[in-house]
Amino acid sequence: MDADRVCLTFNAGSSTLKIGIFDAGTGAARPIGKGKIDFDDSALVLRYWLGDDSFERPLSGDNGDRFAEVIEGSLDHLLAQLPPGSLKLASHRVVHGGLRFREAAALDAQTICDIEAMVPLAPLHQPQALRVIRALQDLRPDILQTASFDTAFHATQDDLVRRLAIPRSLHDEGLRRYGFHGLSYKFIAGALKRQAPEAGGKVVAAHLGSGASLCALQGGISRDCSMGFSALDGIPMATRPGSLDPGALLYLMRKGTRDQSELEHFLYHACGMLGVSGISGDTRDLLKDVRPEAAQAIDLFCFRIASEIGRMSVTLGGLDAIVFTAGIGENQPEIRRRVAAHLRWMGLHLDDGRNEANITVISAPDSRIAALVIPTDEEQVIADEALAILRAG
Ligand SMILES: Nc1ncnc2c1ncn2[C@@H]1O[C@H](COP(=O)(O)OP(=O)(O)O)[C@@H](O)[C@H]1O
Ligand SMILES: CC(=O)OP(=O)(O)O
Ligand SMILES: [Mg+2]
Repeated sequence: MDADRVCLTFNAGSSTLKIGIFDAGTGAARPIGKGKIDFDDSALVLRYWLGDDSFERPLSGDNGDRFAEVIEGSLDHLLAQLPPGSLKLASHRVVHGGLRFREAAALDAQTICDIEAMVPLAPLHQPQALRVIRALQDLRPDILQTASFDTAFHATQDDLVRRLAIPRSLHDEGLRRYGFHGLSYKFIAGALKRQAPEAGGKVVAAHLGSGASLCALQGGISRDCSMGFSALDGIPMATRPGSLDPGALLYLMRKGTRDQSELEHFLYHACGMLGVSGISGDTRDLLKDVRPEAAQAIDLFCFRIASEIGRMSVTLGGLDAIVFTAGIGENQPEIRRRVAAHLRWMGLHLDDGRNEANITVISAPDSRIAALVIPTDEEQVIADEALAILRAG
């Protein structure tokens, strides 16, 4: 490992902390390593590779109050492998930028305070990112830290798309649709331009991971997103319900839901495919399971994705292509097959062999709508945005 300018990226998602290790020596961010802690695993382990070496570091602690210890334990190990003095930049995915952040920002006392103020907007994600930011501030106060926001890519959406049908005063104070997974969609928009410019201008990208959403892209610009005000909206996910009649929440509160934290736990952790199946929120478990509840959870997931693609086609005024990405989108042909089956009437036909092989173009030659699988890379976007800040500063 001979990099002398290293950029580390941190992507605190709902089920994982993903780490990117980049050599920034030439002015562009070149990946030289990658790591991950999976919080769904029973024993926490940091697994990463750097150059030609791979590492496994068992961690003590859990995803709750001791998250900071987990992070410090991981960082100590990781920093010890880097050439002394090489770490120059630490860059973070921050899920909610609210009205304040329309682009990536350098972190200082004020910006960290602004990010902290948005914890209620993304209670599952924002605190995790802040813990990593603080741990790095303690360990390496000398380096530049930056934040890249999930919401920023969606700032191009029309007012009509962003508006909820509620009193104007609440919209003005920030109660509006934002959209999420923007770093992933920014990567997909760039990859589409490079890899498949012929795929056309009206595209729905489906980021299907533990958290899942769809984005309507027109010429690479965000026009709509299935997630709106919070990361609960839109399609069902591993453990979140997606759009839910607000009357259901009133019903639960009348029935005796204890308080806001019980409701929050219910909405973020007990619903989605886990809630419907009563078995698991992981599509890998559900597709193997023969119980009808498992099949129904998958059926509902696929039906709601297809329904939302219909809605996005209205925003776009047509549809040229669908892109599948993230853990499920990239690796689960069966899910893609079932989503596409609902859209056959629109002229979407998959090539079964191509779909099974997880290759880039999975639509059949006679399909009116193209279907593609493009692996996303949020880490690369975070690193690129961080380097742009470093160059500008
Ligand atoms: N190799 C794989 N094969 C099949 N499914 C996968 C694979 N990797 C991830 N998944 C699915 O993707 C989900 C996690 O997606 P991912 O994008 O990594 O999550 P996160 O939302 O934490 O970023 C898992 O719950 C699982 O359903
Ligand atoms: C916004 C969101 O749900 O992110 P993730 O998929 O990483 O949990
Ligand atoms: Mg993710």
